[in-house]
This record gives sequence, structure tokens and C-alpha cells, in this order.
Amino acid sequence: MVNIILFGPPGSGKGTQSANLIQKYGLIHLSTGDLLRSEIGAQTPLGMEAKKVMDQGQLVPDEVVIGMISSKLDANPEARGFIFDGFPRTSAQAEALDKLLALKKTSIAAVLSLEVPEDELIKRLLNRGLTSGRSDDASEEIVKARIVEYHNKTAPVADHYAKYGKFKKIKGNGSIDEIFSLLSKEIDELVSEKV
Ligand SMILES: Nc1ncnc2c1ncn2[C@@H]1O[C@H](COP(=O)(O)OP(=O)(O)O)[C@@H](O)[C@H]1O
Ligand SMILES: [Mg+2]
Repeated sequence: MVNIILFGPPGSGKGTQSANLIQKYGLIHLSTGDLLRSEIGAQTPLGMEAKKVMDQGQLVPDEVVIGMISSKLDANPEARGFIFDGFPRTSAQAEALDKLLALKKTSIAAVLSLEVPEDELIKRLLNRGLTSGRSDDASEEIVKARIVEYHNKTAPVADHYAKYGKFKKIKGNGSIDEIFSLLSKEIDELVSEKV
């Protein structure tokens, strides 16, 4: 299996690039944001609780997202690998993910981190908000709160994987195709190491 974490702040292009990468490599895309938004759409109790937190630009509790990921891993026993998008977002989530993968006799091959300047992130998110219908993209205040949350809670995940030599920065500004080729180059190497 080849398991990759697509890492980076909100608006860095994780969702955009994942959609292309799963086509190319036959991996399964696990986006905790998408999973939560579908719970919100279905108005489940989990979704209703999550929405309150997300609308403040804050992170949903670790145990909620870890539970969602755990059931998705179990639901896909034959997968060639996963692209984790928006997860892990805290050190505790990273540790939980490592354990879940170890149970499946696999691990994270690499963390690819999309590096985008902050003013560009804000521009992209507000622009996405015009069409996404996402309430967490709706105002500059919430968007900025999400970026602060990222620096406080999510940036340490980088150190967690850097310790194992698995963390790699990728230029995240430029055309979508250009960034896709940079990511593909990294993943091609990982895939060829596996055979
Ligand atoms: N390379 C890029 N250049 C310009 N805009 C981009 C690029 N990648 C993504 N975007 C736009 O930025 C916004 C956020 O991208 P998205 O993939 O949803 O980010 P994330 O999943 O990391 O929050 C979207 O509106 C998307 O169209
Ligand atoms: Mg996303």
C-alpha cells in the first residue's frame, strides 16, 4: 500500500489535487472535511455538533474524526492506498493514525505539504466561498481563525512526521497542473520503491 498525507493550511489545494491524484494512482481519498460536510448535509447528530464547531473556524474533537477515519479504513480492506486530506490535524490524530495503519501492517509513506503564502490562502478561500456554500469560507474573520487554528494545532503534525524523515514541502502556488506534476513526481518515486 502507498499511503500519503496531503498536508497544508486551508486553501492550499489539498482537495483540488487529491481529486486528480486518486484518478492517476487509484488511491482512495479520505477527506475528513468532506466526511463531516456529508454528515452536516444529512443532518445527523454528529453533523449538527460538528457544524457548530466548524462555523467558528475551529477543529472538531479528535475522537470524532479518528472514529470516522477508522471506519473508512475498515470499509476499504482491499485499497491500494489512501490519500489523507485534512487529517491528521493534531499530533494526537497523527499518533492515532499511525496506530490504525500499524494494525493493518502499513504506514504513512510520505507527508506532502503544499506551501502557499498566507495572502494567497485568504484570497482563494474567500473566492471558494462565493460558490462552495461553505459557511466556514464565508467571511475573512472565519478564514483567518482557521489559519490561526492551523498554526497552533496542525503545524506540529509536520514535526511528528519530520522526525521519521517523511515530511516534504512542495511548492503550492502556481498552476494546478504544475503542482500536480510536482506531487506526481514524489508519488512516482514512492510507488516505484514499493515494487
Ligand atoms: N494551484 C492553485 N492555484 C489557484 N487556486 C487554487 C489552486 N489550487 C486550488 N485552488 C483554489 O483554492 C481554493 C481552495 O482549494 P482546495 O483544494 O479546496 O483547498 P483545501 O482542500 O486545501 O482547503 C479552491 O477554490 C481552489 O479552486
Ligand atoms: Mg479541502
